[in-house]
Amino acid sequence: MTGTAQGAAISFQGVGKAYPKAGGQVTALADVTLSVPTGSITGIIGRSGAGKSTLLRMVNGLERPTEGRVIVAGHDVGAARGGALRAIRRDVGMIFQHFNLLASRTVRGNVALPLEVAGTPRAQIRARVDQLIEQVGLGPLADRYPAELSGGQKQRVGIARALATGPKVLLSDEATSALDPETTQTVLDLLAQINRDLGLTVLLITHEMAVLRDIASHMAVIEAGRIVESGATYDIFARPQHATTRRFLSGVTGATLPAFVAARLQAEPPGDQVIRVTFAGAHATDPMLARLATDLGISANILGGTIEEIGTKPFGNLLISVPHDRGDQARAFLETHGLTTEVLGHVR
Ligand SMILES: Nc1ncnc2c1ncn2[C@@H]1O[C@H](COP(=O)(O)OP(=O)(O)OP(=O)(O)O)[C@@H](O)[C@H]1O
Repeated sequence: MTGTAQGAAISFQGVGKAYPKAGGQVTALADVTLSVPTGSITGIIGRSGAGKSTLLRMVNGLERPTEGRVIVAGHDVGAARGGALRAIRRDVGMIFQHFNLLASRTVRGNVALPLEVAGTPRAQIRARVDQLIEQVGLGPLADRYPAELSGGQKQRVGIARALATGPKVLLSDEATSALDPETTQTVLDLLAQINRDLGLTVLLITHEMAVLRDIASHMAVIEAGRIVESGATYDIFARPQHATTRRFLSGVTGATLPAFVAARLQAEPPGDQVIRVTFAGAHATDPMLARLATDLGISANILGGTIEEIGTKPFGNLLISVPHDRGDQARAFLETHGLTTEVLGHVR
């Protein structure tokens, strides 16, 4: 993801947003330049208050930028009014953390709503709604009310409703945050399938790195209203550049220190330096650790490690310790050979 808009379904160009508040203003976004590639699943991760919702809501014109432009499918959303804005909104579906279903309407009635608003003829609505309900796997539940559905089923209704007008872009506002891990997985699988089958661009916001690992091809990290890192998810997992990204990653990429090591970890020497080595490719570290010993005479202790997949590509973390006076040399050697390293502390 870059600042260029070519091949982009959504392009944020120097976007800023200030909200008025008593005696001044709150800067929610500053100088955001980001392209969401057409057909991608792109995730924005950030802590509470970082500006994720504000960014997402600009894509369908629920918020307008106070600086810069947001271009969706070639249209400047911030400048659009009336019919032009309604046309853009038909191209942009949205799903929500708390589903936002109408309690008084059945599954069928909820999914039909955007089509009714768009003035679609009744006969067409019926056929389209049934097809959408099948598509999200809710066929037998079409006449149930939201109160009679599980969280995962409610989110499927939300997805069917969001797809009703045949959008080009689907926005997801923490759509799995209220769901248990197993249900989260089934909803993420459904989003990935829709992305594949319909070629729909998905832009999602989350505070969970696992969501990005599981379905996002591209991602951006937002902090205090600014994008601090963006690119292909695999590249960022393999070589995170920003401290905030590393913090998010440490929770999800396994490779936690064994308790007996963690309990003894100190910020400063003496003791062995504990290093996290991140690598792409299942066996990338094998020869490197051997060569640390043969080329530099440094023997590393292995403290823990994991290998997992992002997309279809393996990605791993290894926790090692080396004598602290050789730590810098060991890390320089590993970095020179394309691995990413991070000092976690020292242990006696
Ligand atoms: N309507 C508003 N009026 C004033 N300030 C707002 C408004 N909406 C958001 N803000 C402020 O803008 C900043 C960014 O908020 P935003 O909701 O975009 O963050 P977020 O990353 O989505 O947070 P969360 O994950 O908690 O939803 C925050 O400081 C917030 O208090």
